[in-house]
Amino acid sequence: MDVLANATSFVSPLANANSKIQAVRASGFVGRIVESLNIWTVLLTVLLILVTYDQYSYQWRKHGIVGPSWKMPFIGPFLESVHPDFYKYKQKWESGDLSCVSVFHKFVVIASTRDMARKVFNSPAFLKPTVVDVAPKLLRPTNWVFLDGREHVEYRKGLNGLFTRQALEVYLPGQEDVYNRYFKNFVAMSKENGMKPKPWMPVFRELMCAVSCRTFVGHYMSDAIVKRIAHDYYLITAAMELVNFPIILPYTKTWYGKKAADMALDEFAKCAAKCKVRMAAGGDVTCIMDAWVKQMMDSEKYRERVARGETVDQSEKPPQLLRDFTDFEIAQTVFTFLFASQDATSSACTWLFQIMADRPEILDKVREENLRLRGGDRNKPFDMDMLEAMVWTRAVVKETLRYRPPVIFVPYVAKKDFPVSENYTLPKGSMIIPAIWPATHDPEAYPNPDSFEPERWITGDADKQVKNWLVFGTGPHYCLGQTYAQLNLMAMIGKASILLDWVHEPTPLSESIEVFATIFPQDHCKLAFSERP
Ligand code: HEM
Repeated sequence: MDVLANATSFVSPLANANSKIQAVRASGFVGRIVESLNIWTVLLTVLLILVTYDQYSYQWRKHGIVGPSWKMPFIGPFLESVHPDFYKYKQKWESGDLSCVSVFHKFVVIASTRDMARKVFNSPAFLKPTVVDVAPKLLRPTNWVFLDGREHVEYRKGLNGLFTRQALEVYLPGQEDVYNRYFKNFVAMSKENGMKPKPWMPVFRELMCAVSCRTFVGHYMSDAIVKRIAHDYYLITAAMELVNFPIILPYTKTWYGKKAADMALDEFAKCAAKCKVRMAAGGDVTCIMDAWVKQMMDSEKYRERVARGETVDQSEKPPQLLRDFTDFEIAQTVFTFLFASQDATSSACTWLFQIMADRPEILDKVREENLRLRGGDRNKPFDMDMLEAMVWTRAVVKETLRYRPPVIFVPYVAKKDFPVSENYTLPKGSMIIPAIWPATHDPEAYPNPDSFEPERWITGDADKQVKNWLVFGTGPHYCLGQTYAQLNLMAMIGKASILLDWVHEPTPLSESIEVFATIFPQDHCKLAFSERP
């Protein structure tokens, strides 16, 4: 009967399936869950899984080192990274040799001790420098600073010739010229302001940009463009947060930063085109761009002679054979010099003027030395021999850089798992940031580290602490401009000491530190300048 019924009645397979589902839905625990499913519960479940994964991944990468016991879901301390607080960083350095945070998807370890920091700087097989997220967009991904290993070493070799003693000497008159102009402006601006001290940090930033541009591209760039780059450079620094939103959205900080960077690149490319024409016509070297283009031209001439079958004496072979670089490639590289120097030198310059104003007895020694080395003629231009003979001025610059190291951290990223210590291995892809401040404030290397004592550089004690001198990094990426930067700061403060008087209006924030890529006094250093009688 049943068989017959089944055979004679038509039952739709779909209907059949539906009724089976109904049957499953209606019965059992799973059925009840499936029945209660809706879009919100699905979303909530996915969210819970992601939060758990985010938390688990943080705990797994952190295991064994100091750091918050849990991570704010997904974003972590993102807001803190947007508004960096020096004193929170300091707490981190003091919390342990290795400590960590996780912002968005980035896991970041901070290496606080001198030896840990040195290990980071000196482990190129495991680590490479990584500038903040937005940097490849500003500098362009093809920029040399993103090269690694052999390629980086080779490229850098081609730039070394631009920073030798002989090369640096050639750039000095340009720097002297900028200081003469700006110091006159300092006096005029203070007079206009009724000699009332006002924050001078923005003016110092412009001064440093002008000195850099003159050193890098000589007279190929007009003063108006230098001012514009100095002004817009704020937007570049402001865009440089540790972690940014991955896409550049219009009217955001990164958008303004990119526009400013594009403008600077464009201007440097125009300079390169002018430089090539001038150098081809036999122009003399007055700036870094000239020196570089001349090396390219000398290399080309050498290659042509060899190709013609001439026997060229080794002494005529350029020290470094360079290929030709396009205007845009030259612009990209010169832009990295500005990028590396602008914030750091502005920070050092601001602290230097503030510290000297607050310690007139030390400034007097700098002044005495600078007058003496000029044979009493304060208008005598500086030269390399004079700068190298400065003992006090050098000590003051060195101590400023130790006491207030402009760059407090340099982010590196792990190319593969990196055994930082016996107990901790940094997982591939994570960031590690060697801290510089603890090394320059180590009481064993520099007794009384929170006191400004240039004498330690005169006795030679501080110079012996080579391992702690991490102000310019160390290892394969150590600062290319370190000699230039220090000589330039010496030339500046030495010249200022004999031409200018300046008063500092201390405020409760003068000794507090603000982090704006590098470090500055929180009140931005309130000064007024007058001409020295
Ligand atoms: C007081 C001023 C300066 C300070 C404190 C400073 C500090 C630093 C530090 C800490 C690094 C990273 C080093 C590392 O990873 O081991 C660096 C790299 C660099 N600096 Fe400086 N710097 C200063 C001025 C300059 C100037 C004036 C220039 C250019 C003319 C310059 C060009 C560079 C370049 C090109 C790099 C990257 C080198 C590479 O990756 O091979 N810096 N600097």
